[in-house]
Amino acid sequence: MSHFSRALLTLLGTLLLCLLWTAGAFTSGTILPTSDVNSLFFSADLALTVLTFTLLWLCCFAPIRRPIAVLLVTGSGLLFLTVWHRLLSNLITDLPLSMITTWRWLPVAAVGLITLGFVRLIKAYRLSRLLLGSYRQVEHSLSTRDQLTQLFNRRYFYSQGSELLNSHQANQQCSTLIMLVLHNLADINREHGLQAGDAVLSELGRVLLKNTRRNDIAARVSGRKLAVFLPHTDAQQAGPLAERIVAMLKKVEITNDTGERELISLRVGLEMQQSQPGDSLETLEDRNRAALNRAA
Ligand SMILES: Nc1nc2c(ncn2[C@@H]2O[C@H](COP(=O)(O)OP(=O)(O)OP(=O)(O)O)[C@@H](O)[C@H]2O)c(=O)[nH]1
Repeated sequence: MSHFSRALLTLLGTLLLCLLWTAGAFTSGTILPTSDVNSLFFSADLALTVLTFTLLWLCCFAPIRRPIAVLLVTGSGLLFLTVWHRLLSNLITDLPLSMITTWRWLPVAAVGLITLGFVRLIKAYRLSRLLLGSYRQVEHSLSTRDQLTQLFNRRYFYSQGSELLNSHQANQQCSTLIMLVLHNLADINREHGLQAGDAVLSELGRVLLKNTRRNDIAARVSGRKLAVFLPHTDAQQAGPLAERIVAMLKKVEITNDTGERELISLRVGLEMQQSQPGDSLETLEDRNRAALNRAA
């Protein structure tokens, strides 16, 4: 049964119960003359009845999980029936089941169920917000980061890096692009296994992420090439970072395919280029690649 049909059936069932109850009340009770009806109380109870019915209607049709919906619908249904009974007691005396109006536990239980339902609803809402937040984070990471090194991917590097470079060029500020190539990655794969090659790449990523600033863009631009775009930084300022990276990347300890710890020597080439007026990120990268090829 669909959610809509279930909600409609619940509402119709409740209304039928009210109708039977009212018919029973009018046949077995004593109808008060109009002059004895307190119109103020009657109007207040009528407003309450409409309010509780609206609450019941909302709870029935709200797209919420079944256990929470059961709590809210039961609570608001009981509340509605209690208020309906109160409304009838304005018109009829000697109502059947008149103890309902005196049984305080019924509205208390109804309000309790509704409160419990709302508390669970708020918790479920918070949880879903949390899940949605982490889902978005994962989605963002998958679309912008290289999953092996956790560095930004080539697409992000070009879109963000170009934007930053252009805005700094417009303000006559220079930026620097550092490029690294892991010359012996193929040898590492051959001698120690692909898992070792992956571990080395991920260690490289860790070192770059640890040593760069929030606004820098450290990325994996191809299989064995990494880049760090340093906005608003000249080559002289970038020098210490480049030296630090080279020093840290002479040897790395990794776990090989057989699960043993192993110290691996790296052959890392590093070049950097400071942007000149009119440079694009591609021209900066080309100059770096050429320098890396010459040095290899
Ligand atoms: N373990 C491992 N090795 C990789 C990975 N990506 C590339 N390699 C190895 O690195 C070597 C060079 O890979 P390429 O994809 O050609 O790297 P590149 O940066 O494009 O290098 P160039 O072709 O010189 O520009 C190959 O032997 C690959 O097997 C990787 O994700 N993991």
